[in-house]
Amino acid sequence: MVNPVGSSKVEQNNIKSIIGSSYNRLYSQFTSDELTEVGNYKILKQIGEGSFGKVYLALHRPTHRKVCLKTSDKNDPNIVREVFYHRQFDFPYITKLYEVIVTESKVWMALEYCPGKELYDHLLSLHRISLLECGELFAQISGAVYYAHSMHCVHRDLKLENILLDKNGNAKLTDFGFTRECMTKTTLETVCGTTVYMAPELIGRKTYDGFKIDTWSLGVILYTLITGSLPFDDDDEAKTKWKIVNEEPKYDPKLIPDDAKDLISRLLAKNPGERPSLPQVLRHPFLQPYGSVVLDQTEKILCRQRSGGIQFKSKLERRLLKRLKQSGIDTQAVKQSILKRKCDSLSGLWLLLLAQEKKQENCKCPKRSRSVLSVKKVIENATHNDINKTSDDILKPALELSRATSLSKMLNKGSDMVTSMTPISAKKSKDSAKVLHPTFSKIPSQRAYSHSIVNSPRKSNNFLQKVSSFFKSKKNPNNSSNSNSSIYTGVGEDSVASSKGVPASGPFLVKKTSSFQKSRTDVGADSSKTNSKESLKKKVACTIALSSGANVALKYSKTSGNSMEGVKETPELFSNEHVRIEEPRLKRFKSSISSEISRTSTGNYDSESVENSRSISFDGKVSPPPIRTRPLSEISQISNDTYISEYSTDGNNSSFKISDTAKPSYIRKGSETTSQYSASSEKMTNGYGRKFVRRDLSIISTASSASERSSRTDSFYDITTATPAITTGNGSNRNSNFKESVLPRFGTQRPWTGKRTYTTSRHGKNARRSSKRGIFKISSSNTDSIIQEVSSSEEEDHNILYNKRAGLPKPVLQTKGLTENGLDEHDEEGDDEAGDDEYAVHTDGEFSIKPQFSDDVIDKQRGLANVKAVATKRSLSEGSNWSSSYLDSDGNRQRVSSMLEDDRDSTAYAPDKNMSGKELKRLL
Ligand SMILES: Nc1ncnc2c1ncn2[C@@H]1O[C@H](COP(=O)(O)OP(=O)(O)OP(=O)(O)O)[C@@H](O)[C@H]1O
Repeated sequence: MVNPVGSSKVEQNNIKSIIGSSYNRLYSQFTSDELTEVGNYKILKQIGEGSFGKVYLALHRPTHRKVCLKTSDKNDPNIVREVFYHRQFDFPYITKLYEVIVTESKVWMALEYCPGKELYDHLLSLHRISLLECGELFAQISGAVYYAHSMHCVHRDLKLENILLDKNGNAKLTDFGFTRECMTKTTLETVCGTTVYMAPELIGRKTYDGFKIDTWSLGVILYTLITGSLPFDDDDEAKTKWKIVNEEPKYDPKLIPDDAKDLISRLLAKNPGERPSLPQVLRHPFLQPYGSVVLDQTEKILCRQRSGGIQFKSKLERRLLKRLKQSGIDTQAVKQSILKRKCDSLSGLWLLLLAQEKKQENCKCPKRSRSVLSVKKVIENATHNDINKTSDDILKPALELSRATSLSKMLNKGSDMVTSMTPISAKKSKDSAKVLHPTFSKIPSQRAYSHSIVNSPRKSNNFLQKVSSFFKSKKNPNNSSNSNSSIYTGVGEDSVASSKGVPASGPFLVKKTSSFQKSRTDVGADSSKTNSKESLKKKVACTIALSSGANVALKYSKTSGNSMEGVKETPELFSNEHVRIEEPRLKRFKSSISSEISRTSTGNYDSESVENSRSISFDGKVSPPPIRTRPLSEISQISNDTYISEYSTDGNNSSFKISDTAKPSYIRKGSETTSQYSASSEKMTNGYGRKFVRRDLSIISTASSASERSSRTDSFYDITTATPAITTGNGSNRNSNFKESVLPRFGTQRPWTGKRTYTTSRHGKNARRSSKRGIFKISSSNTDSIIQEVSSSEEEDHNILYNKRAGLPKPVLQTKGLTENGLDEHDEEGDDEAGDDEYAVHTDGEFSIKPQFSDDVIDKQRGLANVKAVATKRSLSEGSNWSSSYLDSDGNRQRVSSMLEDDRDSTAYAPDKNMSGKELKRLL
């Protein structure tokens, strides 16, 4: 029987079953707990896990580029700090931050994907790394640290685990969770980092120079890279600390050549003042030739970035802009997004497109590259197929060629764009290592290259068209047929993509890792090599010996300039061949942060002091004081400066007083977040592994640094907010046409506003209680705005609190919150965007429109009849206290303290809805 449209029943059934299965797929996608998409990113698989969230390999759909999606709970006290600083860095040896997506409970960072994983794992797999590779990697790491320092930022958690390797084996510094700026204050107090990498002054709980503690950690890294074990380490953490303060590391001459020893001992000078500057480090003979090259490149990059306007000037960028424009993308918005470091979807799109373009340009290129590749091929074949054929006769000319090529490339690199000095160039110089040292580090590059070709069928030249159509389809949800088909196709494609993508990336990673490790294996590191390999090694070692004999080991002098005269090599270099290989004493260490060791007001000690006090005091004489365990979790129990200030962004130990109330980070909804909510995890090292101490998270977001202040001019608030497509599909986004996962959100002007729901968790109760007590905070501080999202309880309590006055201030967590609270600076400022910025720039401290006092203080404030608005602020300097002012009904500014002294009858105060931004500024 044939139906009216001419289909047979069989065909109809087929169609039905196709629709049915598509429908079911979509349904299961909606209802699945497993996340498959975030913003423009399709999650492929989990590749790691941090303390506060998982790390995924993901695909940026518009460009089909792989990224790393690092997720973090919003109650991770370091996430704001991490994003805040990380987004400022644009450097080849620092992982690039493409985009930040804020969902209900999480922050997602789309980062440059580094398939080489951590340097820690790399070292662990090799036991030890060849000296040349050490030199190269260490030069890159030092370059990254020098760059960050030049941006007035200190990392404070430099360690092997925080250095990743990209597909070319280049080092990429990452994890800026403990970073802070040092422009305003170079002497810091907050103790943070990972014990074995901590400088003695940190261990001794002295105030410290942030730059110098990074330099120390670099010394630990270099020592560990060369020897495979840590310079100061003991099973007992207290002993480790004692060693750091009192002992010199052991320098085994078989492992550590003189120039390396010289550098390490300078880096590990107990007196911070004696540690070298980073340019001195990079010029050190041990790091040549890489050090000087990296130094030059870094300085050029810094110079150009400081002079401003480096973006969108290069040919490639201009071409890309043109093509984007032709594809109908608002290029002005793209530019703004990049220039303001918004880290939104447009930033992500631009940066990834740029990376794509660069890659294609590199691929197009140059005979020179091809010759390098063919050289690699020769080596690879020779190495893998017939080791005996790979004599130095074959190796040497080939490697010399590639080395010359890469070095000249490195040296001739223009610094027009950061990207012009892609790590690849530096990596090519690694070829030189093969001349001098029998590692085969080019092989993985070759593999990676081939892989990218093989696995990139989609990387056609018309990818911009795809991008364009991708966004068009996103932008046109009303086109029902398209929309439907795109949904169905999307689901279908998803499955195809995952069946292609996941396995494609899976084996790639696995294979890559193993080849990577194999290729990087130190000659001396594996005693079970075949005879043929041994003979190869001997031959290459002979070559090295000959060549090293011709080279005079360069002696380091403090005044030495660029030491490019020759490639450092010492006889010890290949003595690795003969040394007994021990298992490295390497353990994975977790970072910690804590404040002063001083006894707290409640007589407790912070967790580190607990650790300290176990056995040995630093002078070895004084026995530790008795320990009382710090009270955990409950907000009400947090009543000492030390404890709270541990999460101060910058060591503002005294920033928060006992009377400071909990911050809105407590006011959060959802079981997912509340589980870690009132008791955050402090990362600590116990010497063996991870030890988490549940800690209070009260001070997540005290934006108090100058760079934060200056960056308030950036639209941090414009960071993409999205929920996964699934959530979106469930209709959770009601407020905007373009919300959530439909990205990019062109011209997003009004970012995220917290959602409110109700929670019955105990944290929710805390939150409610806090709200009732008036701790609701609306801050113009960008950092607050990102994480201090939501409170179900807020709404309830604010209703109670604010209904007494006209208008309920919404918890809008951004500068525009002022507008939403009737503090409409734009009315007066005119320009919407300028208003934001100016407001932020002129903000001299943190402030909120509600003071943050302890419950009893707040109770006292209730019933104050003549309060028009209240503001709380503190200065940006460390150790400053909160102070509050209010405008009385006559518009006079009064100090809240006097108000409290008067102990007048108070009513709950709320910001006057009619109060303008200017008035608030005056108040502050
Ligand atoms: N850009 C990246 N590319 C590839 N893998 C990554 C990347 N970033 C992180 N990872 C992987 O995820 C793991 C956890 O990431 P990361 O250490 O940054 O998280 P974290 O929360 O900062 O952890 P920690 O508690 O150690 O500080 C890393 O060990 C690494 O293997």
